[in-house]
Amino acid sequence: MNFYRDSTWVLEYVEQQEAKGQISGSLQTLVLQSCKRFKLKTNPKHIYAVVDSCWKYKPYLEKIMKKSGILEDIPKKKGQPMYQRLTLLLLIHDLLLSKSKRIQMGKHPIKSYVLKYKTRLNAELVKLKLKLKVKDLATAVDGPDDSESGEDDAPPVRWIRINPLRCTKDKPVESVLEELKKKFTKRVDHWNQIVSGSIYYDEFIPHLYGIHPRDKITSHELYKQGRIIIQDRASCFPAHILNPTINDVIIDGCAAPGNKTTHVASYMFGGEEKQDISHVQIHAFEKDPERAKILTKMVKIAGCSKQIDVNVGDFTKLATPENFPNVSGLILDPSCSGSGIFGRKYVDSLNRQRQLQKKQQQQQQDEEEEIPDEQEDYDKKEDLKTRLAKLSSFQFQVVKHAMGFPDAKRLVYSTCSIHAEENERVVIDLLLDKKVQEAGWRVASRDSVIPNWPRRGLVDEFKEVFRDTAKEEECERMADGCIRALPRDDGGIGFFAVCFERDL
Ligand SMILES: C[S@@+](CC[C@H](N)C(=O)[O-])C[C@H]1O[C@@H](n2cnc3c(N)ncnc32)[C@H](O)[C@@H]1O
Repeated sequence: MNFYRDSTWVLEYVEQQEAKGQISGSLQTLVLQSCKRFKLKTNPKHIYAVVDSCWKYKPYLEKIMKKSGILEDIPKKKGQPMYQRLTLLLLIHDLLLSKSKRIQMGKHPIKSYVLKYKTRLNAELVKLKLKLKVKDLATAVDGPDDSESGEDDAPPVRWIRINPLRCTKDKPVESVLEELKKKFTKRVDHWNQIVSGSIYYDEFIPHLYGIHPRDKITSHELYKQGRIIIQDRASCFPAHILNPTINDVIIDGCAAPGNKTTHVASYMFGGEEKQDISHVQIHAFEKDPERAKILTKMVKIAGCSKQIDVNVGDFTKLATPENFPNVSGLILDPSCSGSGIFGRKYVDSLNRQRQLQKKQQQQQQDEEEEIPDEQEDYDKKEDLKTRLAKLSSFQFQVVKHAMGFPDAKRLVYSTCSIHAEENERVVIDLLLDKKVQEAGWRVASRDSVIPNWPRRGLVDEFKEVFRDTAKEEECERMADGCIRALPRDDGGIGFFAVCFERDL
């Protein structure tokens, strides 16, 4: 039972993080984080295996549970249901979808309760498969022939950057590259040619390299010494776009775990002529105390503790323009839906599921049984809409606050979301805001925002709003100023970045 209890906590944590839009890493990272946080004794690898699979099949398992009636009959103790929904989901997952098709525990009342429903659960699974026209649910989730194509949900490349802050005259950046070349002997011309043992030199971000995700790097001395840092390519875009110098004072408003903060520091203090700066020039804010601890650790490993102060609390309250009058640039990477990171397959499977459901519903329009599913589909869409509306309003507030610093000339806003609601539409809402207009902020043009990156913002989003007030070229200029990256297709996570600038 301990295994299911621990896995329930982790699954609950993942669910909460997703609801709060605080998914800022892979599912694996989240699982490991929560295992540590709850001091769980169960092997995290085992928990990850079951949580990963449950998360993938969750929409289907919930449907099966609902239709089987298992949730309506849960015995109660002092008026409260004795078994949690997510524990039941985990047990049902193992019973219906695991290799052994068995619940992995001895005699226990919850096991007996689930087994009482075994026939109905199996019947609902069969009905669902028929409805989705698939042999097994894996096809519905992963798509047909996926196993043959060998594609999985892991990132296609592991990106590592050399950290100049940990390099010295005696051991310069070049010496780190020489070390890397010993392990990764073959240089390839494109990230999609990467195989185990090879290395790709990125064309967009200085000192960034792609290696095969299966090649272990975390046990390498360079990694342990903080000379190389694992960071997705798209996540390196904001610091590169901001391009701060040693004379800047920067705020990172949503900083943990600190990848972008330390990357910003590398632009400011990692130049050839390193100066011994021992005063703070980067102010990092993080409202989650646990994540702030990780941020502090990362800053230390990266070798920039003297130049970065970590402030624990809400950026929009703690960082007032009066307290930071000389801030010249900001990085804003607030919590988002994480739809660019959180398993492309998961997003694809949801879309595929919706399409299949729609098709099915059309075919069976007249059957009364389908009406509740239509309602369910509608509810899910509404849920996503409500969530995105909440997130985008928060993102808007964070960036608008950042735009109030009197000396700020350039700020970069980014998300790891694929949804226009959190990306172009937040940009548009800001441009429509009177105070933002009065302060003189505009979208920076492509020429200062990684011009050679081919995938840009969605121009139709701008045209839809500004059609009457702005010329077509201005809409194109603004969309061109934005950067997008698609999950997997562009060699990493899904991402969005935009730079605002003004003349002072
Ligand atoms: C997407 S993550 C940032 C990732 C980070 N920029 C990096 O590259 O490593 C968003 C972070 O913002 C924090 N956050 C959200 N709202 C905040 C606020 N109002 N003030 C400060 N931090 C906030 C969240 O707790 C979370 O750690």
